[in-house]
Amino acid sequence: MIKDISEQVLNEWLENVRPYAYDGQVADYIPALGRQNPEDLAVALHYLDGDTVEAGRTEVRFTLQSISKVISLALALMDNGEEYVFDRVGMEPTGDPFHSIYRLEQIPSKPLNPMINAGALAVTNMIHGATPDEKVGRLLSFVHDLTDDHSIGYNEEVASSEFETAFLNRSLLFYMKQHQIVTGSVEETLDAYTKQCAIEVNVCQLARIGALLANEGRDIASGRRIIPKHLARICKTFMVTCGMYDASGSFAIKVGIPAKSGVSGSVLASLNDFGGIAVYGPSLDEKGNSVVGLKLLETLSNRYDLSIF
Ligand SMILES: NC(=O)CC[C@H](N)C(=O)O
Repeated sequence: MIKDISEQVLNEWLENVRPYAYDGQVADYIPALGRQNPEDLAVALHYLDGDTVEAGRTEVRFTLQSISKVISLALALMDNGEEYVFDRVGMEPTGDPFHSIYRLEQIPSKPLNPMINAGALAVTNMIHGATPDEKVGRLLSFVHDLTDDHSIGYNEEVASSEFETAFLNRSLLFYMKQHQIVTGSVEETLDAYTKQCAIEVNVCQLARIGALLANEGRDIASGRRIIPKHLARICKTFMVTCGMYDASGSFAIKVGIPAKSGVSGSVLASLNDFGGIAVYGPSLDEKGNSVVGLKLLETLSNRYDLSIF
């Protein structure tokens, strides 16, 4: 296992990529996200033996946004089984933006994968729970298990800011309701989804989730199984093929680490035989990926030959 990345080296790399923080733009289509500070940069590593290394503003909390799609997928698979989930959501990557509605017009009208918004909304719809709050409560206790941290909650301001402005996501849900991919109330599913996306963590908690996925679904400290091994593998495979939206191909070539990004500017990466890596840098490129996150992961991967390919 590669373990010679010191805090000093990590700090240097973070400073080296800092200028990129001004290359992109903070997401503002969710108004509350527009208030993030592009200078808040942080990175954390969580090795398989439990050791951690961190640099930057690691105390800053951010919302998971699309990273939550990996977590909701794992829970929906545990709730319903693979057959049920993949009857309704596909397994193929798409070259379209994450919020695209275009493919839903094709027959069969089924979202191509669980990492685009349409697929993720369908996945949230499948999570067991009679009400949105019950679904979100179950998701939160799952996140508590994944991080061994019961203080984690969701940011109400970000959740309601997205709920009030999520017209595209509402449209995706109405399309899927017409085609019986989702059931029940569109507003209730959107309520659960926006709260799921607003779950708030810091890079250290996120890196621990990456390490758990690398550890085949077992908590690093206790060895407790939280996600069945074959489901952890499915999650990591989707991270490779679809995790960075329509930049997943170039990311696989340049970095080659299973990773999932979110429009808050965070990236969760998980590498078997290494552990978890989390980066936060709110400035995004045109595809919605953290500019600093991409640069830092590229540096790490090249310097330590981390690509899985
Ligand atoms: N790419 C993302 O992080 C998107 C998540 C966001 N909550 C949305 O649905 O638009």
